[in-house]
Amino acid sequence: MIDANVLVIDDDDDILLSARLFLKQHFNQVLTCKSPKELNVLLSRNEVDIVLLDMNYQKGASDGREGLYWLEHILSIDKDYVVILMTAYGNVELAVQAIKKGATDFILKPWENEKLFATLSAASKLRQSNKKIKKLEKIHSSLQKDINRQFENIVGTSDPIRHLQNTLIKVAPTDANVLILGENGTGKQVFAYEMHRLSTRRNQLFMHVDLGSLNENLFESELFGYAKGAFTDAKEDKPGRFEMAEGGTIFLDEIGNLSLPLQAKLLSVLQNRTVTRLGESKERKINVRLITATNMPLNEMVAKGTFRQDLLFRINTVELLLPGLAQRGTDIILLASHFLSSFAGKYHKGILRFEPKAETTLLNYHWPGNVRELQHVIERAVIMSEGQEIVSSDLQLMPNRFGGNAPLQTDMGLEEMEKLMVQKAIDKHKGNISRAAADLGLTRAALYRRIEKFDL
Ligand SMILES: Nc1ncnc2c1ncn2[C@@H]1O[C@H](COP(=O)(O)OP(=O)(O)OP(=O)(O)O)[C@@H](O)[C@H]1O
Repeated sequence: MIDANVLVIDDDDDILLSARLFLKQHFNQVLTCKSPKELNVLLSRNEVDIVLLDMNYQKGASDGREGLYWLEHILSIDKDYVVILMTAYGNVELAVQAIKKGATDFILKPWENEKLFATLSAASKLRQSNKKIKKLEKIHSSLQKDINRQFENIVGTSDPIRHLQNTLIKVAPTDANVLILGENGTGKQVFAYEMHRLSTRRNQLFMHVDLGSLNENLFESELFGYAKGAFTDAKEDKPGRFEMAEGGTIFLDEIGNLSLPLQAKLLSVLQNRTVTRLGESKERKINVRLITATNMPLNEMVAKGTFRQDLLFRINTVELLLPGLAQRGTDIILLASHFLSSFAGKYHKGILRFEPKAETTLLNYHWPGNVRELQHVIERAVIMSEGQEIVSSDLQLMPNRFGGNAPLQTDMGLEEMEKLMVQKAIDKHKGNISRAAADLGLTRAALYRRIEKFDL
């Protein structure tokens, strides 16, 4: 029994009866009707997969025009209906016309039961795969939305960020290859995604590949895919990331970490715009937008011979250089407030703002880990804070002139050194005062006095 519902429309009662008697033996449900005028009601009340439609209804009509009209009508309700037309012998031209208009197949009247069954069972397979594709498309688009939700919008209004955003707007709609340079945590991935979001490929996949995590063996199978049997574990054919990103954007992160042999392989794919799966010889065309990023000095690496100049030229049609967070002025406060509201929500804390001194501390710090470090600092502060405000000591930051984690400097005053040591001990013990005091050889009370004195 085939799991499909068939609707037969013909003005001839005998045909309806014989179709019903035969098809009932093979299909889930068989509906019949004499006039296509009943179509709307029937299709809205029943789950119909296949429509078997006669071409002529009015007395004496034989040109099939009615059939073509109703075919279009059915497909306008849902273009995925599978419609099979019944036509008289010698009317092949009409059948061709119908197929052009979207009919799946046609069958000659009077039919042979075997032929009718073969046509309808092929049609039901088509209908099943259409349904599957529709379902997968829905899953794909909701997964895509979930993936996109993970990305932050770019926060920042400082001159360098505004300038970069203008460049993004100009470059995103083109298919130009873009290289994003910047220290760790400056937001290279955020900018890469924004480029995708502003491009015409926005509804397709944004595929992030961390090249730094792919060793020599994995590189080709991950990026280019493989055929079944290409190596011991290749149990089935698998497309690579380039193929999977078809129509979308591929973001190759940490491109500066690629070895010279892998650089050569990547270059050849970018030049030919084709990939060949491991274990195959067939070349497959790729249509992806390329964005790359690194925190490494590619120009210096070219001079030293550790990065191929021809690969650099291929990837850097447009170059974006992201400034370190310390160069972004009051963006630090904008970003901090943005993270504050998101972590306050996450940890169910009613914290609303930074006290002014905390803002000064944020502005004075040198942010070696850039935006990512700021994000962690604010998360920790939200967890540690007790009131409605984040105070400076919640941030657990050394002001800039102490050089963060730098060793003690000899030009520091005694007081500064003492403050630094107290702060370090508190950091080391993650705010546990008893342990920090023990480490410093102080009583808890003595440590509290110093915390108050230094306003930590
Ligand atoms: N301008 C920004 N606005 C909002 N969030 C940002 C911004 N820049 C960075 N972030 C956030 O900071 C974190 C680090 O950003 P991202 O991963 O894009 O940096 P990266 O330069 O790619 O880092 P790495 O070089 O270590 O891979 C992320 O959580 C990101 O959402």
